Amino acid sequence: MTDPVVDARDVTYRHPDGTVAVDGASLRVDPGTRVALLGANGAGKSTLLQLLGGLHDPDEGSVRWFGDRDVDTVRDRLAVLLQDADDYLFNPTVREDLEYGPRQLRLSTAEIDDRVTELAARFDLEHLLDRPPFRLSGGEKRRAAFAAALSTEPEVLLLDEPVSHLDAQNRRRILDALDDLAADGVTTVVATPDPDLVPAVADRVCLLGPDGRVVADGTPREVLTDRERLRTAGLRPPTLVRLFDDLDGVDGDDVPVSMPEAETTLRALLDDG
Ligand SMILES: Nc1ncnc2c1ncn2[C@@H]1O[C@H](COP(=O)(O)OP(=O)(O)OP(=O)(O)O)[C@@H](O)[C@H]1O
Repeated sequence: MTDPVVDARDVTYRHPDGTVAVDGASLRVDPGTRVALLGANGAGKSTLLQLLGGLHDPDEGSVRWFGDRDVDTVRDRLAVLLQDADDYLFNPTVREDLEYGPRQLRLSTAEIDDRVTELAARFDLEHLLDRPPFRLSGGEKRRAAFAAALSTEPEVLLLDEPVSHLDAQNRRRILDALDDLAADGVTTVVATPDPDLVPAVADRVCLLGPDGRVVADGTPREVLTDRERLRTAGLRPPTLVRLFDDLDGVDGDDVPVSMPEAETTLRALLDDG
């Protein structure tokens, strides 16, 4: 059996004021998989993501990386992108923010230049490279922070709500980047409160209940069609599931959870009609 890239066992975390944000959560992430942490606001997704990224130590339980390693020995193989893009843009220019990670890895100037050029093209940042990050719009900052997170070519990418508040084009750009990363074998963990996003970013979903516990762990289909469990987690099923639940002719177990599945189901319905 291959080693998990992250293995969290019975992890509990209390914030300094005593709030229990994660309560006895276990989650094993295998290499090359795409995992969603789904939960309502306040369920503990960000805190669990930070535990998986080694940014907090658990109060109880353990988190280990790449087999049985300590996070300090693997930090340059992980990248964590939390919600506030400003946390990742702290240099005088966007270019220097993109150069920062590769410089820490002591890459050559030519390699650093190549990475910056490639990332700037991929995230439409060419015209922004010499600007100070504080002069960017919110969406531009998010693109720059995402590019900075990829600049070290991490094996595992942990992302907190990577497409929230983005317009359709920026959202597409980030989702395409996630698809490319998956094709390259990069492991991704995406925290989101949005069940509609899950099929686009994950093959496996870990559902957090309102009290910081993992209440379901399965495929998008298993978790997103479990209407009762989603309800107790404070969420509604995805739009597609609700829409097809209301349509005659589609069995409850066969409702589509993704756009490609919806297309197939609709074609079948139209053919039958
Ligand atoms: N710094 C903090 N101090 C005390 N409690 C905190 C702190 N940060 C978060 N919490 C609490 O921990 C719990 C989990 O918060 P967390 O941010 O992990 O949830 P989340 O699922 O990411 O929420 P959201 O979807 O709103 O971002 C919540 O009850 C929250 O109020």
